[in-house]
Amino acid sequence: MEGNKKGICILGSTGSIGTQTLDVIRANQDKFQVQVLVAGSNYELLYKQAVEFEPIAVVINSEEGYNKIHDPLFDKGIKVYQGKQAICDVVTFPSVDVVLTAMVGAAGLDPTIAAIKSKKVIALANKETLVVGGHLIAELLKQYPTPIIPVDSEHSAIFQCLVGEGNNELEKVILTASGGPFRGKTRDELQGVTLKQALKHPNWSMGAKITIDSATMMNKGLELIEAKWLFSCPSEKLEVIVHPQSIIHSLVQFTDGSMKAQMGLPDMKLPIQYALAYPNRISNDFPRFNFMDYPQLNFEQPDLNTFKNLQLAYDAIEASNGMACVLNAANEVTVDAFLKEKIGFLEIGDSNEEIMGQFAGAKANNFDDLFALDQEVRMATSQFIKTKV
Ligand SMILES: NC(=O)C1=CN([C@@H]2O[C@H](COP(=O)(O)OP(=O)(O)OC[C@H]3O[C@@H](n4cnc5c(N)ncnc54)[C@H](OP(=O)(O)O)[C@@H]3O)[C@@H](O)[C@H]2O)C=CC1
Ligand SMILES: CC(=O)[C@@H](O)[C@H](O)COP(=O)(O)O
Ligand SMILES: [Mn+2]
Repeated sequence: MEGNKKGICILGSTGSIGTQTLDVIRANQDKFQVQVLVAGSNYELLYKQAVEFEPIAVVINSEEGYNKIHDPLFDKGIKVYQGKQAICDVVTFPSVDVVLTAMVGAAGLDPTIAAIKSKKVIALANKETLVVGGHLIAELLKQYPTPIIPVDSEHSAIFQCLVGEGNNELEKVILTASGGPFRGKTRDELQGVTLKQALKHPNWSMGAKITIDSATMMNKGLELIEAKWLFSCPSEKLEVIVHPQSIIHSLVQFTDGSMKAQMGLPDMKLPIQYALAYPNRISNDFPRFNFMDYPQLNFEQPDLNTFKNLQLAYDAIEASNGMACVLNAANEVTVDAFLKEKIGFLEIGDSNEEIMGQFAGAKANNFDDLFALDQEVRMATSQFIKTKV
């Protein structure tokens, strides 16, 4: 947008990342101006956000939400739209400079494609976008070059470690994992774990889907695939190390053996602010890390047998170009079923494995194939789950 302020569109403004993004913007109103807010169904919060931040438009996915907020916001001069196509349209508004993608799941892919085609800077929180369509997004970016600034804490850490390194070759990219609430547990011990236990992440307060992904370590699997595409990093250079304190957010190692890490307290506002302000840094009053509060930082190997989703992600990276889409779609359905208490915790990974087997060799050479594959896998996974309950 004109002037010194960056115009921001937030996809998923009512969620964990979305609300923290608005916290960052609230504290930096001389630098950022909200142009567009997009939400799924939480119309009450979206309404409040719109009244406070005065965007030019909001989009809500649900029809009920649209009917509730259209007239009162229209009266305040704020346009209100509904539905998937509207989300893809608003990201292209000329006054939008940065699109922060914080919708959950593969639903974030389509608007991100529209934003890339419109050459917007992408502040990427929605990791599923690159998991599902990384190979096609990489091609799209050749045609429509635009910066993708990671928001995911590990990828923000890696990105920050790479600033100033030019073409210096990487030997390894090391993603840290908290290990989640069930770190160190055996498969037997995981048999009867509850939804409440799985939703209790040791270090981060996040949306329900990613919190379950952290508990199954699918989150780290998705992040491996995300890292592959963000940093053009082959799978043999990608490693995961369990670091229960989530203080070191990730590391890189160069071919001279030197390692760089980015560290700090677990607080998503920092990577969000970094992505919005990039290439600048903004001073803030976020709580600071104190070494004396953490006299020990620990590291462990991940247990790929118990947390099989992480192994499945490694497998998907090596398989055909549709397999990451298969894994993601299956996982979205199984996690949703677990959140609705229709299946047990271990059935998430077991079902994902079964579905990957059913779709062995799946390919997606263009976006139409990809969306069709995504739908097909969702149906197959729902069917499979029905046979189990
Ligand atoms: N939370 C975190 O700390 C981190 C999150 N991420 C990633 O960021 C993304 C968002 O995570 P998080 O904020 O935790 O998730 P939440 O569940 O808290 O929020 C999801 C947001 O997406 C919106 N939404 C969902 N479906 C649709 C749809 N079809 N159309 C429009 N909006 C939709 C929701 O709207 P509504 O609530 O109104 O229905 C909500 O605003 C995920 O991809 C996650 O993996 C990455 C790193 C850290
Ligand atoms: C905050 C963030 O980036 C999450 O993706 C976090 O990393 C989840 O923690 P796990 O390491 O437990 O997956
Ligand atoms: Mn992360």
